[in-house]
Amino acid sequence: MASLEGDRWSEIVASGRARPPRVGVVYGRRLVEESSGRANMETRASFSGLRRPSFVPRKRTSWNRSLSIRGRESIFVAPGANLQQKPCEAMKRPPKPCNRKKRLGGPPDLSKEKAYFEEIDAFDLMEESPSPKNFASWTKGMGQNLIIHDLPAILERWKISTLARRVSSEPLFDIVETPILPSVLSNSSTSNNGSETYTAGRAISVSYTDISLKSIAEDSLITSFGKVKIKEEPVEASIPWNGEALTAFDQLLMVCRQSAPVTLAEVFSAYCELGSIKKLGEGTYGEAYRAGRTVCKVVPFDGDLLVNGESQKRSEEILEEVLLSLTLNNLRADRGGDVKTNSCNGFIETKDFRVCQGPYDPFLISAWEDYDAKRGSENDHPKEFTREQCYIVFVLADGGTDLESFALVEYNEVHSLLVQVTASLAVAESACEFEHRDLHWGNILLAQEETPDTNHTMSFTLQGKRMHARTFGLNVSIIDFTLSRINTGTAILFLDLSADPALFQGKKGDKQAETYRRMKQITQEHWEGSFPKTNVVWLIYLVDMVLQKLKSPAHGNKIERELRSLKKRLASYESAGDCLRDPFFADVLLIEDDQVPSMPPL
Ligand SMILES: Nc1ncnc2c1ncn2[C@@H]1O[C@H](COP(=O)(O)OP(=O)(O)OP(=O)(O)O)[C@@H](O)[C@H]1O
Repeated sequence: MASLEGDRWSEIVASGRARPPRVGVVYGRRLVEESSGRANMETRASFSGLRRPSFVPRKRTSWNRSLSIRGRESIFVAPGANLQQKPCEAMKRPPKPCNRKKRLGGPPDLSKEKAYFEEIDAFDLMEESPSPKNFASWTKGMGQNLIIHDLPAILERWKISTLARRVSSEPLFDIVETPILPSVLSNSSTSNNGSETYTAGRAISVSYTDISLKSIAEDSLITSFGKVKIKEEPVEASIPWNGEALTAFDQLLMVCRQSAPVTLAEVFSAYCELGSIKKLGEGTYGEAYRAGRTVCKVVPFDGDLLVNGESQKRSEEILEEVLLSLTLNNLRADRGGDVKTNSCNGFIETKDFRVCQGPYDPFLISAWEDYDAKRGSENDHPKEFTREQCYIVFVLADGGTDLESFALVEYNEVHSLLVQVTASLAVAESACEFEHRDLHWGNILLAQEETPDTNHTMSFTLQGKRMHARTFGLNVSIIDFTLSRINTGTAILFLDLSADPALFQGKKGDKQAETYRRMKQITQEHWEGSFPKTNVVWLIYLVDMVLQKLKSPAHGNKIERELRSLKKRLASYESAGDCLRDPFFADVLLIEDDQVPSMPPL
């Protein structure tokens, strides 16, 4: 690998390939007063976590709110297909329910799987988790520990339960042929000819045949890869639910290694003194609090109370968000012992999840009110929550400040931001067909290292190639996967954005609104499909936002020109992976094998 010491970069700079750093004015964060004017709809909407235009004067109005209510969707997948085949070439929309054929036969026999998971869970509980009665004392020490979730087992359990539930409630269900992705499922990896074709990974002794859900009508099969695999003969519909499979709520508890919900105070006290909690930000559904070195995002679910004017998410949706976060976690270089084909640390690390129940804790209420007084919250006061209310707490790494509020100081930081976001998307795209689909500037967090070192890099592996991106001391994390699409290897998780036309009705000319519309054009509303170009349009949006932030003569026309020409070139790329090969990134990227500071040409 080429040395990353200062002299190496100096060489690059001296060779004229790198632009000398320019220092411009510091763009200050928006003042509190600017955002607190409740009458100013636009300002309010953009400052406090909602990054979407607001059309309703009184309350936070998120374009994705109703989408989440309608629920994240999933299509199950089977191992063995070709990962690299261009998706969606022959893709059809999922057949309407009325076209589906009826099932024959009895209810699914899940006894084998139940026994299997009982065994796993008994082992997990024995090995990793003391009795929930001692939860508080147990969690005290958890703050610094890395909790490894058995993602393949969790996904398998979820698949079985979800299929079983669907069998009981729907005339038919869909299974999609697609690959198990070895770089995502850490214990797997068979790839022939380098990166082209993947086959099934970790052997869990469960298959479609095993679970007796082998009855898919030919015309009900859909695939994002244009490959349809016919599975057995149709079976009879309307079999009553026999209670064999776990509910989403039970599965959530299992993922959290809990036998029952705990209180919010119990979770927070594992990470900090309760009096030190500070609210950091808010979204349509979540309130983010700093707890020691972590950030805890609290999302109420399953309750009847409207929160911020909206229905609460259901367990099923929360469970799928958890699965999505775990899949992205698995991209982290430090997860699983194996060398990964694709890895990066650019997505926020989800350290843990906890299911809670009860009224909002007084310490959280106090932190919430503090934030409201200083910055003006758009969300409902949490005092309304009753003792029955459930919450999921996402325990996250602290990613820093969102891009909208962050003061970009110099051109190096712009370079660093763009290369890190592009690289992370390229890795996730390659590993699990990930598309963020909502990468507005509230969902990109930046943290400045305390002692910034110009030689610091962010390392990642893309299709087996180890690379390093210069960070200039700025660490970038991508958050909020509510609208994201991912192939976990077991299922494709996506949100049917066509269910919310309002998302595409934002103000003409507004960059964010235009980006949703661009996605709609790209996908032709086949939201289940893989369209890496959606990542490209968010990168173009990001360049626009950076240009907006840099709007000052002090930054000079040259930088603006470079960014504008980057933007033009980006428009011709099909994926974040393509974008990463743009010459704009050559100065800040190093590939280990090639010993040269640039990517191979397109
Ligand atoms: N890990 C983190 N580190 C630092 N701040 C965070 C973190 N996670 C969330 N935040 C803050 O909380 C805000 C809301 O978080 P997030 O966007 O995840 O919530 P949400 O309810 O999913 O939002 P949305 O309305 O977009 O669905 C962010 O804009 C950010 O300011």
